[in-house]
Amino acid sequence: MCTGANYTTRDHYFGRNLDLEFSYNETVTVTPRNFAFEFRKEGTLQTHHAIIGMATIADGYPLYYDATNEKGLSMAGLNFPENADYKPEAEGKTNITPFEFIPWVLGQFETVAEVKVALATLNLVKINFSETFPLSPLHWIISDRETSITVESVREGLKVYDNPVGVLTNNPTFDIQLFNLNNFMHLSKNPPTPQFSDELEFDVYSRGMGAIGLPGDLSSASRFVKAAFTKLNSVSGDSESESISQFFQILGSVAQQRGCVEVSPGKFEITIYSSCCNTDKGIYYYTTYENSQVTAVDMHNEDLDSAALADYPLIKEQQIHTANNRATAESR
Ligand SMILES: C[C@H](CCC(=O)NCCS(=O)(=O)O)[C@H]1CC[C@H]2[C@@H]3[C@H](O)C[C@@H]4C[C@H](O)CC[C@]4(C)[C@H]3C[C@H](O)[C@]12C
Repeated sequence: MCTGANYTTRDHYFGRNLDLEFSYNETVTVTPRNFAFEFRKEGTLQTHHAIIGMATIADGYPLYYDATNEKGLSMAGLNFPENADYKPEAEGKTNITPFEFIPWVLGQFETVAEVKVALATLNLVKINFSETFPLSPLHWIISDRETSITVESVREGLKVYDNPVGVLTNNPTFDIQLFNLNNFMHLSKNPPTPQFSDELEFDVYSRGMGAIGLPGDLSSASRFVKAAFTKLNSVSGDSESESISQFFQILGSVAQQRGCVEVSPGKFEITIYSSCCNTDKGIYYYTTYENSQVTAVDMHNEDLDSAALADYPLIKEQQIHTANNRATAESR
């Protein structure tokens, strides 16, 4: 399970939780403008927008999970098992494989509106990256500062949904996730006013009772509602520190703790990393399951005109700042 979201204060932010029981050795990867993307069916994109995000590098190719380009457009792939359906090559269409989808979008476009036009002729073609990395069943959230869409390649074809919530989780299909919010329209950040019956007296005995009924389990449908409620009611200052802290809090509201979701005997899904990219500044922040200190990689500290990938292994161990040491304690 995974959750992706965006958030706007003074700057715009985009990120996700990656929830899984193992890792593919992902690194924060910067693809500069002159790294040639050789598409399997659509020739080579020799120069393009620079991209920063989380990727597994395989045979020198950045297999992105979530990323942002230098124009502020962002995209993330999330699991979509049983529903994702990729197609044979189709004449007259733009045939892009799912593992090329993020580079193809972020390499060329600046806004969701531009992407929507290009999606009209897109065919997500069923070609594996390699034997080691066959295709994954995914769907995607694509966001700029103003708008988000969800893209799903299903049995009936390619579906593009407006995503007014700016959140994506996993199954079921996005239209059902959105419809399901109707069941929670009564939830509120404010204390409830009794409507149950005039014949009884009610006591608002605790803070937070306006949102009783907000799902707290880790299923995909529940995380969608929880993340939507948390994000859409979010209040924060607009400094970088306040914004990214609030963004990590939104993701934290749907994070997975080891032990709560067993996927096979003794194997538990956890939030391997949470990311938050400042899409205006091209700074990719992340935390990992065991490292709650925020680590940053700034794309503009790289040579963006180069042709070589730059990648930064995740710092996964807890970084503990000890506030006192023997010298300061003894000097007191
Ligand atoms: C499994 C990941 C999504 C996390 C998630 O939603 N897990 C939940 C499981 S479930 O719904 O509850 O079943 C996805 C997100 C991005 C994916 C990776 C990226 O697409 C990049 C490459 C693409 C290759 O084709 C396969 C390996 C891979 C390295 C992918 C492995 C895996 O499918 C990833 C890591």
